[in-house]
Amino acid sequence: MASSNFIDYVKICSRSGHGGGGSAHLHRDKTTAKGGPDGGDGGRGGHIILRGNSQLWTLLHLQYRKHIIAENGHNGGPNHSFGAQGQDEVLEVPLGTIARNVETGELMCEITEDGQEIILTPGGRGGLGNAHFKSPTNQTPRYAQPGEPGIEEWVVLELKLLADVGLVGFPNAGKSTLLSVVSAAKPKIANYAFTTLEPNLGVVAYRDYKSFVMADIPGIIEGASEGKGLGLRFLRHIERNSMLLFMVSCESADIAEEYQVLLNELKTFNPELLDKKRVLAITKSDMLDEELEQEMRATLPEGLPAVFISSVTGKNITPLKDMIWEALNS
Ligand SMILES: Nc1nc2c(ncn2[C@@H]2O[C@H](COP(=O)(O)OP(=O)(O)OP(=O)(O)O)[C@@H](O)[C@H]2O)c(=O)[nH]1
Repeated sequence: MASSNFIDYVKICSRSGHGGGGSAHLHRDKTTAKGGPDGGDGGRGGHIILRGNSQLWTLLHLQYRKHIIAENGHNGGPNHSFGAQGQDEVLEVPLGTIARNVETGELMCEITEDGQEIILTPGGRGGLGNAHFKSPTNQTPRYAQPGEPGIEEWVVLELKLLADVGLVGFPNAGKSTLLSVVSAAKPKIANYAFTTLEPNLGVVAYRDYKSFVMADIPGIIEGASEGKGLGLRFLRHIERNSMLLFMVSCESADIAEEYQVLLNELKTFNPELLDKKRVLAITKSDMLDEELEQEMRATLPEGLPAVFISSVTGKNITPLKDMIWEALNS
């Protein structure tokens, strides 16, 4: 996947269908010269619908579809026949897509689940046929409602940072370096409204053309959950990641302790983050000899898969990807 394949922002003109007009027909047949009203209702205009698709990672497929237009509803007809509904236009979007009205800046909706459908721009209602307007004083109404017009609006679709794997570690743990080593693409991230620094996102190619998205969330510092430093803002981003890769440098005086501090930060911010699968990578292990590594191994926190890696020499990078893949798919 090339970096140009990552599109996280598109502006579209979303136009729903007009409702079909109701019919003002009066019943006529061989035996009835002047029958009652039998005009059917018009059909609803097509909606523009967003549908979540967990297999999509970008908005690329919408980049050249500036105008999204749903079909108009059909008019009602004689003999109470209803006009057909205009066909809805469904746009498949990645999870984490938010839609904003360009003019007002208003947040219209957010797609968070696979298969979730939200009407972005509703189609116009169909008009009622004259059959509805029959009354004791007017047995043969000759009017029917027109269909409601559709809506045309400019909408921005934006992909919030979203990743399979969130990197969690103190500054200098080696997060950016790992990302640059494992990722096939280094997409440019748009400036999100809620951040000033750009989190780094990479698409990691895995065996058999599979891939996952890894996000380097700029360094969490101790006390981040209390609002110190920039940490808090970035913690928000990892709420969505489906697993967390903890990264602690082998230079750390106490790996288990450092891991615990990171864990506490996450917990204070949002305890649900602890429900995510975790893997621990001890970084820069090219600086260790075999003996030292053995010693450290005995001090690692229990209960989570851990691996000594080096982004510089490539040591254990493939086993790390395997562990991540397993955590994502178990
Ligand atoms: N020896 C060695 N050095 C590494 C390795 N990975 C990263 N480094 C060095 O560690 C330093 C920090 O690495 P970064 O990747 O920038 O760390 P980071 O976690 O992204 O840091 P922030 O962006 O500040 O959060 C750099 O000087 C890297 O060259 C490694 O595998 N081995």
